Formats: sequence, structure tokens, C-alpha cells
Amino acid sequence: MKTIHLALFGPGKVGSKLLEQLAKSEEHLKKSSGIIIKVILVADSSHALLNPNGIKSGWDYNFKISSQRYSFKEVEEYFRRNAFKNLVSIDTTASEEFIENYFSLINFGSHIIAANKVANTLSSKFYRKLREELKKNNKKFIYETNVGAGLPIVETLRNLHLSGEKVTRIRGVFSGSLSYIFNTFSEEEKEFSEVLKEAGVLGYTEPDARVDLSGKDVGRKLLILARELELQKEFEEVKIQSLIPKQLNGDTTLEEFNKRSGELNVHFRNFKTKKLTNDVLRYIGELNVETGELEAKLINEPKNSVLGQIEGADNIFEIYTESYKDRPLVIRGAGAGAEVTARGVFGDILKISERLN
Ligand SMILES: NC(=O)C1=CN([C@@H]2O[C@H](COP(=O)(O)OP(=O)(O)OC[C@H]3O[C@@H](n4cnc5c(N)ncnc54)[C@H](OP(=O)(O)O)[C@@H]3O)[C@@H](O)[C@H]2O)C=CC1
Ligand SMILES: N[C@@H](CC=O)C(=O)O
Repeated sequence: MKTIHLALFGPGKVGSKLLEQLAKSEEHLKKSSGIIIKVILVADSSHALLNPNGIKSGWDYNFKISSQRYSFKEVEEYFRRNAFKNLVSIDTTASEEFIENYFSLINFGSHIIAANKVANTLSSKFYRKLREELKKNNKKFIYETNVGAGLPIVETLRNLHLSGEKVTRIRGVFSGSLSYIFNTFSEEEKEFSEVLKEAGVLGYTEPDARVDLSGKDVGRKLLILARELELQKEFEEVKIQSLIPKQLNGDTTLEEFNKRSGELNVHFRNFKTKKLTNDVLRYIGELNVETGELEAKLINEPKNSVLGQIEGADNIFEIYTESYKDRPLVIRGAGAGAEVTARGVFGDILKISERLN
């Protein structure tokens, strides 16, 4: 039996679903893969629950009654004291601050799995520094769920690129929340703010839905894919169409934005009235490898086209390469939601554990 010690940062929608899936698969993992996964830490932004022997299922009740306020220094001390073998830290936060801790985690012997896209979308300098640190410490960093949630996009693209296949263009719907929002909004007589709220409840939006509506999330995904292809790009170079009306941009806090979300309705009704009856609205991402252009924008798309036909919170990725020249490699499926994303993180845990003893 091989034991993996897991530290989970961010027990929100995705993180808590992952803990649930791990608990359900405990026996199956032992039997089919000879793996025991011990969750030795669960921490949100203020409280942590630690147990070097493994936090049992029903962690949420234990977290409520036994978690303690913590500082990251105490986490470091805990890792130092226990010197866990096969330590894997999971980042299911959306935090811009948390990624600073990656360096310390790596130095304490941890591999990292991230659903959080921030570490891959800061400056190229940070991107390189992180990879240098990982190499120096012989640690892995896996982030399949950064693009397409549980869909196998990052690995597929990386394998194509590493095999020497020339990828020329990627185009598609990269946002599960915007996919759900426009599928529902185009077809149903609901106000935009109502549909946006639904997308949040269903776990499709980012904790701050402005990250989706501003196009930042799609912009980040484009940058992540571009960097997989070794294109030297910065986030500022991605051309992004924001869907947030001017008066809600700028200094509004998240709370104010949520309170004033009714103001989005007129703005989005305009998009709807401008489109033809047989069209649907699609927020797409486009990466042209030859010109180096990365663009995220809202378009009208015929309902019966490949992009027009996707449903629910689906993502679709059309990957054009020298072999897939005229008929692209297409990956399509649910592109957001706690269940599929957690399953994707679970897959990343298995990928890492295959390489451990
Ligand atoms: N939902 C989806 O479909 C997908 C999500 N992702 C990514 O997964 C991540 C999580 O999304 P989701 O679960 O929906 O978000 P949630 O808001 O539901 O969960 C975020 C969790 O992170 C915790 N957190 C915030 N800051 C820190 C910190 N500094 N240290 C430790 N914990 C922290 C929050 O705790 P607190 O309450 O204390 O703030 C909360 O428990 C995001 O990065 C998202 O982009 C990726 C693919 C798909
Ligand atoms: N908010 C994101 C979730 C996955 O990355 C999306 O809408 O796709």
C-alpha cells in the first residue's frame, strides 16, 4: 500500500466536493490502486483542521467544532514536525495571496495541484521562478482543472506540443458559467441578473462572478494554454472584451456589485435584441499561434453551428494542428461545476501518486 498525505487549502464548493469524493472512494482506491489517501490538513482563509493520522469523513462537522485560527507559519511547523512522506498540497482557493505559499510548500517537500489559475497567469517571471523551484526540489505541479474543469485539455495540448505536433489555433467556449448564462439567457425569458445568480448557485461562476463577466477567467485560460505551447505571453497582451457595464466597473466592491446586479439587465437585453432569431450568444476564446494573438469576445453564432450547439455549462475546444488541419480535434463537455472539477483534481492526485512510492 502507498500512502499519500494530502493538505487541502480551500474547502469551498470544489474542495469540499473533492473531500466527499475521496471519502467515497477510500475502499475502491485501496483495492484497485493500492493507495491510501490521508487528508492531514483542511484549511480555509482563517481556520485549519490538522490531524497527522488523517481527517476522517464528516470533516465538515469536525472542521466546525475543532478547527483553529491559524497562520501559515503554523502550517510550516506542522509539516516540519511530521515530515510527511508523499505530501501533496491542493489549492482549491481562488486566492491571489495564497500562491505566495507555493514556494514554502515546495521547500517542505510538497507536490502541488491547483484548480486556482492565479499561479499560472502572473508574470512570466513568476511562472519561470515557480518552475525552477519545482525542478530544484524535484516536485510536480499539476493543474488540469485550470482549463475546461474536468476535461482533459491541458494534458492533451501538452502531449501534442511535446510530441512535436505544430498546434496552429485553438478556438472555443472556455467558460462554463458564461456558457450556462448565455444558453439560458438566449433561450428563456429570464432577466440576466437572475440567470447570473443561478450560475453562482450551481457552482459555475468564480467566487467573484466579475472575474467571469469581465472576461478575465477566459483570458487566464487563454494565457495558460499559450504558455503550455511555450509562447512568451503576459496577461496584459490578451485582448479581452469585458461584459461588465461601465458604471459597475472600477471601484465597486463585490457586495455593491451583487446588490446592483439588476443594472446588468438592460445592458444584456441589448445584446439579446441585436442578435438574429437563429443565433445564440457565445463568449469565445481564440488563440492564433502563428500571429501570437489571444482574444476573448462575445459573438453571435448560428444555433446549428458546432459552437452554437453546446448546452448547459458545456465547454468546447477546437484544436487545429498540422495533423488536425481541416477537421480539428474537438473536446467538449461540462466545463464547470464542483462535481466535475473535483473529479479532475482527483485525477491529478492519481497522476502524481503514480510517480510516488
Ligand atoms: N467552480 C468551477 O467550476 C471551477 C473552479 N475552478 C477553480 O477552483 C477554485 C475554487 O472554486 P470554488 O470552489 O468554486 O470557490 P469557493 O469560493 O467555493 O471556495 C474557495 C475556498 O477557498 C478558501 N480560501 C480563500 N482564500 C484562502 C486562503 N488564503 N487560504 C486557504 N483557503 C482560502 C475559501 O475560504 P474562506 O471562506 O475562508 O474565504 C473557500 O473555502 C477557484 O480557483 C476556481 O477558479 C476551476 C475549474 C472549475
Ligand atoms: N468560472 C469558471 C469555472 C471554471 O474554471 C467558468 O465559468 O468556466
